[in-house]
Amino acid sequence: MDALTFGVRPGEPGILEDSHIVVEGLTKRYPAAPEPALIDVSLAVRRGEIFGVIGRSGAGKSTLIRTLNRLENPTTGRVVIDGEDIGTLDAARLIGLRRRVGMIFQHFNLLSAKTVWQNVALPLKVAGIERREIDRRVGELLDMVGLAEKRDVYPARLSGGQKQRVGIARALVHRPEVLLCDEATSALDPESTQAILGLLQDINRRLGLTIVLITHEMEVIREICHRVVVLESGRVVEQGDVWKVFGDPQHEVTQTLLGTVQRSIPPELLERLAPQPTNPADSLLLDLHFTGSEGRAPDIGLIAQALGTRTQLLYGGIDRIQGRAQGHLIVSVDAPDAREDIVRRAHLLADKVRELGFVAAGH
Ligand SMILES: Nc1ncnc2c1ncn2[C@@H]1O[C@H](COP(=O)(O)OP(=O)(O)OP(=O)(O)O)[C@@H](O)[C@H]1O
Repeated sequence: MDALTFGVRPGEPGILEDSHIVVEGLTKRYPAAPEPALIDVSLAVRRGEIFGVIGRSGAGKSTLIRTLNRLENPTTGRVVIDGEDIGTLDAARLIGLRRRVGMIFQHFNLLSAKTVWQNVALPLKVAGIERREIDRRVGELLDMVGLAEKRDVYPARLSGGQKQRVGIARALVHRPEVLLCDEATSALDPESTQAILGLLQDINRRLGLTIVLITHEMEVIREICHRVVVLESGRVVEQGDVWKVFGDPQHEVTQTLLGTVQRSIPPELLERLAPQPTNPADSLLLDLHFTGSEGRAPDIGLIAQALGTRTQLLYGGIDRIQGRAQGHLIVSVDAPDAREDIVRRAHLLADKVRELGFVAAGH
């Protein structure tokens, strides 16, 4: 893979200057596995950003995130955090690294025989921090995650969302600079997911924490990530700002993960689509795609003005991601004899235009 494609240009000032984590040419082979889990992966995570990793099951997401705190060691390549190659750390400095890089898990990994307070305090106790300082830090963190009142409760009596809050508090006890999140909301209901995402965003902003998260939930990426990388069979296939990747996914895997517009067209309409008009009164269906790149707004008034007053909106799926409007509008337009002219005008309104076909009038 060409590292330049993915914004990692070793030695070039600027790109790497604000990089917090740099992954260079990482390959990981598990002894028993026929195929490598990661193949020549290069990427850079900027300081203070929320960086998402997506990919199909088995793509290598967990392996990648686990190399960032050396829960896994790469076969070749390296991980550099804050300018330090973490592969060179001895045992003592590895402990330091694990304190600078906190981690939360899908199934929370709490100790069931310990209370909320004890779970959060444990890493500090192990580190030999004095009692008064432990009390202060744990108190502060439980306040921050909204669990002060649950300090003496055991995990079994907490909801999933509350357990993850404990996980987050525990991951922050050593005041890390990086937080790794391994499917942190996958076991949660939608309401708790929203609350945890809000908390992660709050931590990212307030503490300036760099967050790397893996998820199979595209909504999570859309809601809180700044940039995203897409893995497939251990390789990086796409990477960039979330609004760009989600607005105009280039790779087939990304398109599949995000769902294509074809799936958004009502199936009964899809069944009646014909490649050519069968009747002069048939309507042309256009997919107007707003990628967010030109800052164009999907203005229905303008669209009707430009394409004709008999324009009908059949499907609207517009989102705002990182402040940019993007998504698809599917419209039907009369007068297919003026097809080329209509398509030319549509190109002035949307970033991409696709002719889907024709449907009989009165659809
Ligand atoms: N300890 C291991 N030993 C052997 N093979 C492994 C090990 N861990 C992962 N693998 C293999 O490496 C590949 C990548 O796995 P990984 O768990 O990193 O993918 P993933 O994208 O996180 O998948 P999922 O979304 O299903 O968790 C898979 O083929 C997996 O079977």
